[in-house]
Amino acid sequence: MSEFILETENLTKYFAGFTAVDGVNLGVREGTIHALIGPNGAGKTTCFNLITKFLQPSSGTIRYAGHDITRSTPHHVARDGLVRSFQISAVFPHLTALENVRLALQRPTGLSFHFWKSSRVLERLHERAYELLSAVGLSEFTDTLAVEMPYGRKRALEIATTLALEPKVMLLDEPMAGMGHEDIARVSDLIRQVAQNRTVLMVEHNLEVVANLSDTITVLQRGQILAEGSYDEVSQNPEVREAYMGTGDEAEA
Ligand SMILES: Nc1ncnc2c1ncn2[C@@H]1O[C@H](COP(=O)(O)OP(=O)(O)OP(=O)(O)O)[C@@H](O)[C@H]1O
Repeated sequence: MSEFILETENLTKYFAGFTAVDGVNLGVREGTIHALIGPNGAGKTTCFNLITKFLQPSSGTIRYAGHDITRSTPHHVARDGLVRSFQISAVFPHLTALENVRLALQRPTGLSFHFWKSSRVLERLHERAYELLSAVGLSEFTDTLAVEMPYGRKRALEIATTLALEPKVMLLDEPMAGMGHEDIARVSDLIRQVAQNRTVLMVEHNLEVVANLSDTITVLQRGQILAEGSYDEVSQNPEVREAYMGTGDEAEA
């Protein structure tokens, strides 16, 4: 058994003659928060899309929990616990926070509609939805329509709907995008909390967030891994400083 819950070997993706991801060997350890960073166009999103099966690799392999998932579908890998956080648009704006979470809870079972008519099951579903809302600090927003929630709270709701699928590995695509300081602090706490009993892999541009949250950071550049390690290690790496963070003191940018 590998020491990694998720790993890629020589992962490669060509787009019409252009190599967006080029022989990437990524290893994500169970129970860690792992960040994928790099300049614009480095291949982070493509890597993410390959791992979550939204794109098929041109070559290479992806293994999750000891299984080769290179040819799996997003649905299959999600069912097995490798779950990508929904984009914010996938939260239904005109449903309440509670309804959004309940809907997410109903999704993975594949059980018939009639099953949900059983009052005992509905009660249990309700209970779990409340638990999840409370876990992400949204108890007071239970009956608020998603469209009326502040941006940072919407992202928390998105995380709650992802947690409903009981991920073992949660993939977050720029969780802090578009957020102000207060929301960043709140969502950072939330990520740390949800990572206590699962693995998190995230693409994130905000280096302060990456420094605060990540156990391991992989730096991509032009589709290849440039460096990997703790924040201290990668931020000291001269190649990283030159290629990504700038050479001088602006490394904290
Ligand atoms: N569907 C596609 N067709 C052609 N080229 C693509 C496609 N998707 C991505 N690319 C190219 O692959 C390269 C890597 O893009 P990708 O979006 O993975 O980078 P990124 O590191 O996520 O960048 P950013 O930080 O800007 O989101 C870019 O040059 C991009 O233009």
